[in-house]
Amino acid sequence: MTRQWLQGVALEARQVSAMLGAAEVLHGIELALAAGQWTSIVGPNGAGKSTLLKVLAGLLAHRGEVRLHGQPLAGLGARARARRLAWLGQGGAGEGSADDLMVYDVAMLGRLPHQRWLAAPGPADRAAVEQALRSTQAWDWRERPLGQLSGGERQRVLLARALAVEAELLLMDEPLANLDPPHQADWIALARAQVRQGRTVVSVLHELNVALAADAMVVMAGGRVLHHGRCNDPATHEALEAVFDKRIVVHRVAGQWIAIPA
Ligand SMILES: Nc1ncnc2c1ncn2[C@@H]1O[C@H](COP(=O)(O)OP(=O)(O)OP(=O)(O)O)[C@@H](O)[C@H]1O
Repeated sequence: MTRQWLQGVALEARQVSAMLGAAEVLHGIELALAAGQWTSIVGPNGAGKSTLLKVLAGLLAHRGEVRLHGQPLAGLGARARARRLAWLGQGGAGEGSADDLMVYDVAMLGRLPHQRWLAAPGPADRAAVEQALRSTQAWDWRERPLGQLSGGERQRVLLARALAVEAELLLMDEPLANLDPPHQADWIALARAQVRQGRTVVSVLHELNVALAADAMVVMAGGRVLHHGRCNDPATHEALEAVFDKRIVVHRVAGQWIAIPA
């Protein structure tokens, strides 16, 4: 499903299906995500967005194939994959065991794929962690335990951990969870900055106005991709309105596409 506007493909799903428990929740997904762009994945609750993102990150068993720049993802070693694909999970789920760790050390976990076994972090690791923590305004908490932070503060630390990987691809599941409006705006600027540096950003988002600020949008429902197009394409707006039962309408306001209640 390579499209004309795709300059290069970073991640590709070929006939991907996935089971959760006894249920098939992704059905024959065919998708090619543009390299060096920001793609948002949207759709109603239960559409399969998080499941698709996990499959694309190589975190969930599936049928079919995922390719990273044309190479089968399954053929990459775990470390190589972790260096190339940074992951920010939903609401920091599964991060409970990190609660006692200092914020600085949590962000340093993002450098593990770059470090030799049991080796101390080097100057490049420390520089990447400082830059990442500063970019999410989390540097001032570096000596605080993660467990003592608010939901939004914690999210910014986990975002810094993902940025510290300095991976070519950033996959983020609801990265705006718990972020206040200024930090949501900062997140958009961050995503854009990553793209300017040549990286690829893929984010599952419920905030449609933020999702519409991306370069491209994947609209999902019922475990299938219903539409994949540019965020400024009227066909994308139609698909978005349709998947939410025409309860929203997309308008151009002050130079931006926004979704408002119909
Ligand atoms: N363990 C499980 N067993 C069976 N079905 C599951 C299991 N976990 C999730 N599901 C189902 O899989 C489907 C896809 O879930 P997924 O979390 O990918 O959706 P989503 O689009 O990310 O939803 P949301 O917007 O609510 O986060 C849902 O219908 C969900 O009920």
